[in-house]
Amino acid sequence: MNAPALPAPLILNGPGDARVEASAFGAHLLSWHCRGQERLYLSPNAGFGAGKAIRGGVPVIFPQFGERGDGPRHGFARTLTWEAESADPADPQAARLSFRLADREETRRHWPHRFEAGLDIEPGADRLRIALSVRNRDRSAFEFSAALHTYLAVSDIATTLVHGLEDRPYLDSAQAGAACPPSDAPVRFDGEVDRIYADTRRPLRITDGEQMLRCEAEGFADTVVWNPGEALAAGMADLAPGGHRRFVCVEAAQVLRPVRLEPGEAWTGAQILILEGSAAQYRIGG
Ligand SMILES: O=P(O)(O)OC[C@H]1O[C@H](O)[C@H](O)[C@@H](O)[C@@H]1O
Repeated sequence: MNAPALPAPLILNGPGDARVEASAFGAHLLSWHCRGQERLYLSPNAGFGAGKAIRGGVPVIFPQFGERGDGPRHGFARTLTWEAESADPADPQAARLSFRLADREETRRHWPHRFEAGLDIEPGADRLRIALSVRNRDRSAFEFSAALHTYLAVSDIATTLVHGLEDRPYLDSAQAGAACPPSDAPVRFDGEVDRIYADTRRPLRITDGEQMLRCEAEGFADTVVWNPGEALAAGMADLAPGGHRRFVCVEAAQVLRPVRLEPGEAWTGAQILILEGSAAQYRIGG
């Protein structure tokens, strides 16, 4: 039996040549075109079947990260269809795509709480803001983890560096969560990299040849950096051969200390991606 068809993606033009494309399935940002180029990686082999997370773009991770919980891996939000809210097409400066997800039988089966989540995608002339909000609609407090699992497009993972985490210790998920001291160098990728950095409230910079992207977060305390490397990628059916070379995941995350919301309270976490000039100034130490 074929999987049911997914809703058609929504497309929104922002200022300048900015353009985003998102699916209500998972409130999943599929494409961010800005300043002449696609800035996100979407696997050509991504499965678009119901129940299967899309490989690439920006998966929304909620209410659990990875296997840290009893529910579906990385939470149910990325494999449920959200409700799309209409945007004002007349004002490109206020361009926004919005999605809403409220608890329903499928969510309560995994996570017995009443909530309302929202995802807002705002493309600017040289930037993109993605904001996830969660409100407690229940009569008791609940806790959750969340992340924006952004797949940034890079021309070659071998020359990609993530700057700004040099002095931070991290948990190495590629080594069963081993606690590691600061690496004193930008993160480079010559095999599997899967790290959780705690309390990274500062701008990060991702350099890829001459391109440089600044990555900021609001509300999210942690950063996850992931690339599967060649060996793991070879076993991933939804990545094309060599596909791992074309992206780096830099995830705004709240993993190590879950968010606790009392009844009626709300939380918002955002990732802001900003295109910057030349990468040359960040070569030192790289
Ligand atoms: O394959 P997925 O369920 O989408 O997970 C993809 C990756 O997500 C995060 O970055 C985790 O830290 C990785 O351990 C995981 O492999």
